[in-house]
Amino acid sequence: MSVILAVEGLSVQFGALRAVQDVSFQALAGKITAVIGPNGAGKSSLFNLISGAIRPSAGTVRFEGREVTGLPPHRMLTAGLSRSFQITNLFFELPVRENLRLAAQYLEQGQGLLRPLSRGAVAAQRVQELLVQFDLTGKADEVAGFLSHGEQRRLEIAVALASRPRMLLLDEPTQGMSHADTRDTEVLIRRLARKEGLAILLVEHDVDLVMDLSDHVVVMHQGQKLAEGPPAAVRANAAVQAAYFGEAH
Ligand SMILES: Nc1ncnc2c1ncn2[C@@H]1O[C@H](COP(=O)(O)OP(=O)(O)OP(=O)(O)O)[C@@H](O)[C@H]1O
Repeated sequence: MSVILAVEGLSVQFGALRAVQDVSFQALAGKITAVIGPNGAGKSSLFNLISGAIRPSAGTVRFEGREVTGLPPHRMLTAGLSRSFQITNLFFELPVRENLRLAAQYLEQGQGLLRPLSRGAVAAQRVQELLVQFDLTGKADEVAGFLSHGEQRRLEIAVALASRPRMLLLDEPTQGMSHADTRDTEVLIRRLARKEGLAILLVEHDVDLVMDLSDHVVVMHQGQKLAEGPPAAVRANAAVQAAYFGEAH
């Protein structure tokens, strides 16, 4: 299995606070990697460093062997690395179809982003695929703001995948979801990795979900990597139990 994402010695400081300290790990192509840790452990900061939302004070991020450290999110997207935000990035006043179409415009390479939307045949085809794949066909003409919370989160993932990235970063994909929506999202994430070969990195609070879903788990604690490995090994790790499961339950 090939390494798609390699994080090496990543650090960031906010004033005196070392939110992420010298964190290294690798994610494999087509696999689900999760970052977990108690509140304030540095998960979101690590996610933001990897996705380019904030710049590291030290360390590198390599995607498919190419250094992408600190590139702004749109350049990450061009490289094939897409992210879905904890805070939604949907256009609530636009229909589902238009949200997808705007995101799929990336596929209209060389034709300019200002090209009239109706002429973007490649993007239009991608929108159709996504509507079917994400079970949103019946909602295509509804304004995104009127969708249920679960549907909005599903649409966000669809938007993040519109440009056909090879890796998807998910920040707490099931946050605020009902039990049923969480289960659906779990099935969806697994399908994207297993059937479509998408590499997925997720930051998630829900430990049971992470243990169920992930191929590889990275545990953060007080800004540092405490442990990593397959879910069962991480769960059995005494230091992890003391630092994380001990606090969480
Ligand atoms: N932009 C910022 N400026 C200052 N401090 C920050 C900033 N972002 C995060 N921090 C601090 O860095 C530490 C790590 O925060 P971070 O959000 O990365 O942790 P987390 O593991 O994602 O926590 P949570 O699970 O609560 O979201 C915390 O002490 C937080 O208060």
